[in-house]
Amino acid sequence: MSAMLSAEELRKALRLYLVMGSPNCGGGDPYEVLEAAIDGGITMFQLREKGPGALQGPELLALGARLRRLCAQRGIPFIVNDDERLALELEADGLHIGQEDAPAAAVRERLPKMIVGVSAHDLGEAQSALAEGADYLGVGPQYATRTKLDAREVQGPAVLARMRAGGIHLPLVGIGGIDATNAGAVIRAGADGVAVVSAIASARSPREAAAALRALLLL
Ligand SMILES: Cc1ncc(COP(=O)(O)OP(=O)(O)O)c(N)n1
Ligand SMILES: Cc1nc(C(=O)O)sc1CCOP(=O)(O)O
Ligand SMILES: [Mg+2]
Repeated sequence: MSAMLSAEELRKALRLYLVMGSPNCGGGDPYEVLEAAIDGGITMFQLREKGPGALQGPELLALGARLRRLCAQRGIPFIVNDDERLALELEADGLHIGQEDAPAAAVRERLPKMIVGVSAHDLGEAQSALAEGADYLGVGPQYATRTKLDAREVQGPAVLARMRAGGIHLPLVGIGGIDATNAGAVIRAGADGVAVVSAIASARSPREAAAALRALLLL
């Protein structure tokens, strides 16, 4: 476990997890979207700068620094997707990696004080991630998503129940196609929280969208 959050604190932080980068904001300012989402009640944030028009290099670093500062001011854990060097440069609270990214055990060893999140699509991947020292698992896609073009086949919330039945007690967060109509099913299947991109970042009002999700997650 990261030195920064206890397992219980991490479970709570995962409850409403916004994952987002500038390509997800419909041309809006990602800083304003994140600020509104925090006002609405998100509990954790991941900078995932992927897709058409994604920023790179100094521009990404500058955006990351602003978003990181905002999260620090508002007490929201700040996670970076994929990019270990960026996570270190931004002094992030954690890094999220998938099955196609750097091996979890090596990341765990290099970043002993960061939260390490790992994507898992079935019980076997969950068991491996647990053995490699993951702090939490992102489990998806729960439902069809248009945000991640290389997403795996839809798993449905049953995959979460299979992980719990298989003895996975790590914090779990569902991801993929989650919105206010289906978030409850993801929690009932065994997730500690939901991770969303478009349901908040592409909403007409990110603050209201976050607040609606927060209300139904009983926060
Ligand atoms: C919370 C959370 N869960 C899963 C993912 C997906 O990670 P990955 O499979 O590495 O895919 P990319 O996001 O890198 O395209 C995630 N980012 N966050
Ligand atoms: C980033 C990501 N990871 C997924 C996985 O299945 O691991 S699905 C996904 C995209 C989620 O976007 P939206 O909330 O807009 O559907
Ligand atoms: Mg990845």
